[in-house]
Amino acid sequence: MAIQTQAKIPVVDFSNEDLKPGSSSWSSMRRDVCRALEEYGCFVAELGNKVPLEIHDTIFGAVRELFDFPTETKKKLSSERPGHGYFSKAFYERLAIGNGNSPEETQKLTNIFWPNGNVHFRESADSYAKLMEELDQMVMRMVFENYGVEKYYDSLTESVTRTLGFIKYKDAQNITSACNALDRHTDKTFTTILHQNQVKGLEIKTKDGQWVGFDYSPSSFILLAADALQVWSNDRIPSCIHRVQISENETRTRYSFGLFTFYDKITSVPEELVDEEHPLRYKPLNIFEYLKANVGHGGELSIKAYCGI
Ligand SMILES: O=C(O)CCC(=O)C(=O)O
Ligand SMILES: [Fe+2]
Repeated sequence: MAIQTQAKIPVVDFSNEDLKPGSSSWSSMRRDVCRALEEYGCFVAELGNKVPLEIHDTIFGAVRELFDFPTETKKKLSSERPGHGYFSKAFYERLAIGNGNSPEETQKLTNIFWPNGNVHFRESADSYAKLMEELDQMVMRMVFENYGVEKYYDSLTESVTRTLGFIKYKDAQNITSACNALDRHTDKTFTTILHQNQVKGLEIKTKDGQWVGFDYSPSSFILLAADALQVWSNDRIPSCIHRVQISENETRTRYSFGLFTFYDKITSVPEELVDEEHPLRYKPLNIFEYLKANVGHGGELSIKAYCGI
């Protein structure tokens, strides 16, 4: 009988300060990143000293304070855009702002909660948004180079918008058995980068159907390929299926935050990525129309059903 071994999400070390396109370490990382994305739709990026422990502690302290405000205050963060603003579900609460990598927007968010300012929150949110943005840019450059279409990289990065989102999972004391705090889904973005406090819960579904977790460090991030990247890559990179399961034995509260990247223009498969082995699998995608269409389907409309050929 074949023994199924537990799959492990690949970890890629991004701590090297001198990582530059064209260097030999860049090419070997590009290989590791693209292999991981093709196989798992995700990987863990270890940033090492690029993330000082103090800023990790500062942001999670401030995020805790943020969610401790009364619901009326949190509701002041409203937004027309699906998935933005504040909302509360059975097992989690979420706050998200568009253009979250812009210091003006984090300043506006800070002012809603702390009219006299909160430099810890604002500065640490800005530092994280910048770190995650740089990581996303490096990874996308690697992906575009890997498929020989780096000439399209600049026009992609010029037309992205990034949402900064914070999540608090409801206290585990109120949970009687291990629960699906966030149901299985794929993200309706191009890529998502997430960072958590030390409380486990995020699980990834592998191609052979196993659900796997992974170890976090204060300087690790997980990068997930999402629906628009699956379309762009013509199915070479699968959109990562993931969920959050909180154990009934967990006594700590789980917080996470992330940078959610959307390509503003129409995503279509580059002609170089269509060949006999990979016939065209998607019609051009407007991600914002897809988001709107999903609202009517309770978030269950898959990218294949929406624009697959
Ligand atoms: O909290 C997490 O680790 C996952 C969050 C997530 O999947 C999402 O916001 O789409
Ligand atoms: Fe997600």
